Amino acid sequence: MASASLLQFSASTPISSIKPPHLPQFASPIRNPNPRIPNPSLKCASSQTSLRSNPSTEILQRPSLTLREICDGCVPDHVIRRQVCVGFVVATDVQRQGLPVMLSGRDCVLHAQTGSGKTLAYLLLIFSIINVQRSVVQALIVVPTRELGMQVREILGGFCLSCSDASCKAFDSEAERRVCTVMALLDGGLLRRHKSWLKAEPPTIVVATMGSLCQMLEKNIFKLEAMQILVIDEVDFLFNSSKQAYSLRKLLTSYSSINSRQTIFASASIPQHRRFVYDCIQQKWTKNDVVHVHVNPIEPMPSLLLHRFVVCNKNERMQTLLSLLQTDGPKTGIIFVGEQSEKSKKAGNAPPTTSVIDFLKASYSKCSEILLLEEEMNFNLRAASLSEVRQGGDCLLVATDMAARGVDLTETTHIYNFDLPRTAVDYLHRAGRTGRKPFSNENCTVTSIITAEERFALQRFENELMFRSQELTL
Ligand SMILES: Nc1ncnc2c1ncn2[C@@H]1O[C@H](COP(=O)(O)OP(=O)(O)OP(=O)(O)O)[C@@H](O)[C@H]1O
Repeated sequence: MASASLLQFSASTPISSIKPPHLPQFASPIRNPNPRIPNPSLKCASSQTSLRSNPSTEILQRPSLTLREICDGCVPDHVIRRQVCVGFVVATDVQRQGLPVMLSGRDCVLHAQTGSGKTLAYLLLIFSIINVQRSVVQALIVVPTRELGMQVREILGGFCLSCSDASCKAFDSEAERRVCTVMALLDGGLLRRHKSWLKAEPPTIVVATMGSLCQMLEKNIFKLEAMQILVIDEVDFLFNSSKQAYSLRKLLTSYSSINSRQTIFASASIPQHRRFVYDCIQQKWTKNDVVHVHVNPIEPMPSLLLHRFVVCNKNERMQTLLSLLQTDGPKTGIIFVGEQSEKSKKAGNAPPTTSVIDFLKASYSKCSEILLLEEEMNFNLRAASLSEVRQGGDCLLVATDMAARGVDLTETTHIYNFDLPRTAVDYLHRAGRTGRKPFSNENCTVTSIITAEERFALQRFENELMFRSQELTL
């Protein structure tokens, strides 16, 4: 246990004070985990502030450290230029703390607030490793839902797009534009097509959900041998789901036999994280020198969120929601509704989400689009709802907890808990669907509609997640 707890460092720990082996090995040569195969996509650009040319750890404490300063010499230059083009210049805290560790080749548990930029951190790492000229799967990202998988694939697509700005020089040549090929191996997709693709010309990166991935692994169509990096996103969620945990353990065990491997686990919530890191080492899912990058350990909730609650009777909740919406007038908001119980399903009742949508459509006229996102919908309808929200404009999304993990709708300013979530972790992830602009000061609100009896449960969440909520009287 001792070794695991020692591996943790946090934002409150000055990085310069961390003693080896916690200190990332900045002086190592350009990251190419398989030295036998040269990685031609790595261009070692020189920069005065490059970490390789200046391994001083002082630089890491500068809050305005840029992605270029961290990644220079490790990540292909055109990938960084593309990030600069879309406006990602300064690194977020998790990128500042996590990237040097990951780029040094260490396994990592990336543990940071919702909306803090964990995805970009692990994607930049992937680009530092893959060799686009080899047609084998080199990186695998496992996600819990199809929606999150589509989102990650879209971000990866953005790495390969050119900017509409004519003066943008993100890509020097068409060859650079072909950064990589990405396959989304997601539940609800056409597995037969993926099978032929994997056999004929394997992609460089695969983004997968557990179900589809297992089918490919069992049929021996997807092979782990050439893989260099495995990312498990929303790791606590996957381990919590009895359906997915067994397959995930199997995958991690198979992958552990590969020599030149790197493993990254990411989430905003890793309950009992020391135990988790310890287990990772014991099970050989990570190497012994895995680093737990824990950003904001004393403040798991993004600080710019304003938490409020309204107390009412159960049968007044619809009306209370309506009053809240009329007062707030949110441009984009998400209303989280509890899942329908088996008993209610058997009794033939309409799902609570449908009741809320029907009520709002009949009584709330300020919003042009009221959309639904829940597990029971077919995949196309789910994708359509998300893409409508992404297009912008006034929009309310009525959703179950399936929308609470990883989904990045940057314009969302208001979250309403029509039903209180079951656990503090669920509260954290629901709340985290707002406040998703890392350098913005925009205030976002999370409002829970509760009965007097539920006040105790909300207080428990407040204590666990270290936030306070204000009571609203309407
Ligand atoms: N360096 C950066 N500068 C500006 N914006 C950034 C930067 N890095 C990431 N972002 C943006 O921040 C938002 C949140 O990032 P991301 O989805 O990676 O968060 P996350 O930590 O994975 O959150 P969650 O735990 O909820 O999944 C995204 O819209 C992303 O584009």
